[in-house]
Amino acid sequence: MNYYEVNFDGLVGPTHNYAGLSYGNVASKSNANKTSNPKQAALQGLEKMWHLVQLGLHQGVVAPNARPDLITLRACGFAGSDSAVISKAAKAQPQLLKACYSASSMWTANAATVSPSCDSADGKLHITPANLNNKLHRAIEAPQTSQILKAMFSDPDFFSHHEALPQHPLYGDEGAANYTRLADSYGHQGLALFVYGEDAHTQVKPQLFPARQTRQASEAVARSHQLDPQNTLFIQQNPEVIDQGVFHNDVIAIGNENVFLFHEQAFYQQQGVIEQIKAGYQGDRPLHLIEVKNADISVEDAVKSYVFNSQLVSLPSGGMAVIAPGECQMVGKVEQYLSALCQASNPVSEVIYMDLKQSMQNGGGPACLRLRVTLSQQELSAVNPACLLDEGLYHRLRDWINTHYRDRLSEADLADPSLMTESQTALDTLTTILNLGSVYPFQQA
Ligand SMILES: NCCC[C@H](NC(=O)CCC(=O)O)C(=O)O
Repeated sequence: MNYYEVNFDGLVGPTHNYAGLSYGNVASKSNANKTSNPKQAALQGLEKMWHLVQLGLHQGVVAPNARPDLITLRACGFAGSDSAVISKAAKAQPQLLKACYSASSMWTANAATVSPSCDSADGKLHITPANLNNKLHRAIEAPQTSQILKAMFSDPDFFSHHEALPQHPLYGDEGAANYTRLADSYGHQGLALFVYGEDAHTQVKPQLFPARQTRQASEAVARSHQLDPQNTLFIQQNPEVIDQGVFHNDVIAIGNENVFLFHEQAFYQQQGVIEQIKAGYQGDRPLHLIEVKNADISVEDAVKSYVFNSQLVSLPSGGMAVIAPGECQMVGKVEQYLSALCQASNPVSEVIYMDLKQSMQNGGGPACLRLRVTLSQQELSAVNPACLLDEGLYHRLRDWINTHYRDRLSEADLADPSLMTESQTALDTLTTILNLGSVYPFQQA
C-alpha cells in the first residue's frame, strides 16, 4: 500500500497580529506592536500550500481557532454581552485581550503530535493535541484545535484522538515541533525522536529562556501512542541554544525519511545522540546524518534565517526539496550552505524559497505552519476530503480571504468589537467550505 506524508497547514486567522507574547522567541519580541497584515499573512500561507500541491504532494488545511477567545475572557471575570466583555478587557487587561486575540493556532506544528499507524502497536494513527502550557495565548488553543482535528480525522477505525496532557509545567508539550521521525520510507516503522528542553529529574536546563517541552510530556505522548520503546528516543535539546532563541527543536533540526539535518550545537551531549540515532535507525536505505557546523551557519544566523525551520519534502519524482523561508536569501552564508547542500551527495535536490514574512515576524517559518501526518492510501481516503487542497479549494480560500480579511491590524483595533463580528462571520463561512460542522464555540451558543 502507498503511504504519503501530508502537510496540514494552519490557515492564518483573521486576527493575526504582533503582540510580543512569546518570551524566548526572538522575532515575536522584536516585532511586538508592529502593524500586521492578516490578509497578506493568510495569502502567503495559502501560496505555500498551493506550491506543495503543484509539486505533486497531498496538502491539507487546518481551520484557525476562533478569536477572540470569549470563553477565556469570561473565565477571567469579564461579563455582559460579547461586546461588553471585549471593551472591559481592553481597558482593564489589555495583555489578556491580546492573548485571547492571538492567531497563534496557525502554527500547526504545535497543534499536536501525530504518530502514524505503522509506528503504533494497535495499528492506528494517534493524535495528541499539545497543551502549549508555557504561554497563555497558546495554552488556550487545545480545546478548539482538538475539535477541529476530530472533524478532519473522524473515522475511529483509523484515527485515535487523545486528550491534551495535564495543564501543568511538568507536562509542557509543544507538539510536533519537537518530534521527528526517521524511516526508510513513509510506510515503514520509523525511529521516533522526541526532543525535550527540560527533564524534571535533572538540573540541565536553560538559564534565560524557558524550556517549553519536558521529557515527562514526551514520554507520556509516546506511551499513549503505543510506540515501541525500541524505536523511540528521548533527546535533550542543548540548553545553551534555547537561551539563544531556539525555543522549539524545529528551529535547529529537521528530519525527513532517511535524512536528518541538524546544527552541531542542537543537542545536549550531541556525540552520544548521534550514536543513539545511528544504532536505532533500522532502514535499508542509508541514513544521511548531516551536521551543520557553526563555521558554516552560526546559531545566531540559524535563528535569524530560520533555515532549519524549512520543510524537507520528498518529491514524487525522487529526491527531496527544501522549502525555505525567503529570509535565508538575506543571510549569505545560509544561502550558500543550501545551494551546496543540493550539490552534495545526499537526497536533497532543490531549494524553494517562500515569502512567509508575516508569519516569520512572529517566529513561525515554513515548518511551524504545518503538521505532518503520514497516511496510508486507505487512511487518506478517510480524511475529511473538504480539508484537502485542490485547485477549487485554493481559489475558494483565496476569495474567502480577500472578502473577509483586513489588510492592517494594530493593538488599538483589538478593542473594537467589530473585529470579533467580522472574524466570526468569516469563520462561520469557513466551516461550510471545509465541511467541519459547528466546531466553534460561537456556533454552539
Ligand atoms: N512554531 C512557531 C511558533 C511561534 C509562536 N509565536 C507566537 O506565539 C507569537 C505571538 C505574538 O507575539 O503575537 C510561539 O512562540 O509559539
